Amino acid sequence: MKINQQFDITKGDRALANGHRPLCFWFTGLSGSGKSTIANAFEKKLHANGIKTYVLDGDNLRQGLNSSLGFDLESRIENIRRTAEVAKLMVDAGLVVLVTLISPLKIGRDSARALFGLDEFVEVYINTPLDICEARDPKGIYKKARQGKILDFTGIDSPYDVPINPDVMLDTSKNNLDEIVITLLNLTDFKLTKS
Ligand SMILES: Nc1ncnc2c1ncn2[C@@H]1O[C@H](COP(=O)(O)OS(=O)(=O)O)[C@@H](OP(=O)(O)O)[C@H]1O
Ligand SMILES: Nc1ncnc2c1ncn2[C@@H]1O[C@H](COP(=O)(O)OP(=O)(O)O)[C@@H](O)[C@H]1O
Repeated sequence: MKINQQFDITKGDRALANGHRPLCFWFTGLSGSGKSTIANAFEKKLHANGIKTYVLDGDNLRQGLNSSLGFDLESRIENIRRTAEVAKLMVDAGLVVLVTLISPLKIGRDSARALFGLDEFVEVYINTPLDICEARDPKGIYKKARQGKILDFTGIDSPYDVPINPDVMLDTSKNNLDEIVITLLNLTDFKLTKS
């Protein structure tokens, strides 16, 4: 039997205390596409505007909560499921959460979205082309993947389902970081709406 224990302080109460509504920005894109760089710059801007934030980053989560998971598709689905559940808790706690996971599979991203209210989830597709990501190779991992030293690498020998209908699409080979942050800021009204 599943029991849903109720508590008196609600998500709405926490939003009122914070002075802004909570939501989840879900960044998806290839390794090196710019997810972490953009989330970092965006979070700084939000923080400066008094918005309570947290970043859930794939590399970081894989050092703790998700340290038992690899990069086969089943593990990636589980990685996304756990991260989405944590993001949901953080939204419930009143935060603006920025998730930066490759999240290559549509089914994983759709399952994540399904955990949130309609106005609580923004899918941000960083559609920087593979050749640009590979040329950047900030961690030297594309080189290792091409050498066969890393297997199941997204875009090389593991799939990436291109988002069909993301809420916003950004290409870091066409727009600079400042422009991208402004686009993201203008996307959402963080003000509380009367209920
Ligand atoms: N095989 C393989 N494929 C893709 N990425 C790999 C792989 N092995 C290690 N890495 C590093 O792991 C980071 C991606 O982890 P994620 O948790 O975001 O991946 S996923 O959402 O579960 O697909 C990714 O970080 P980003 O470059 O920030 O995307 C890499 O640093
Ligand atoms: N307009 C841009 N926006 C974001 N990153 C950019 C941009 N132009 C160049 N870059 C570079 O692209 C790389 C993106 O790496 P990173 O943010 O770690 O990507 P990801 O988190 O998707 O793996 C960084 O080296 C960053 O400096």
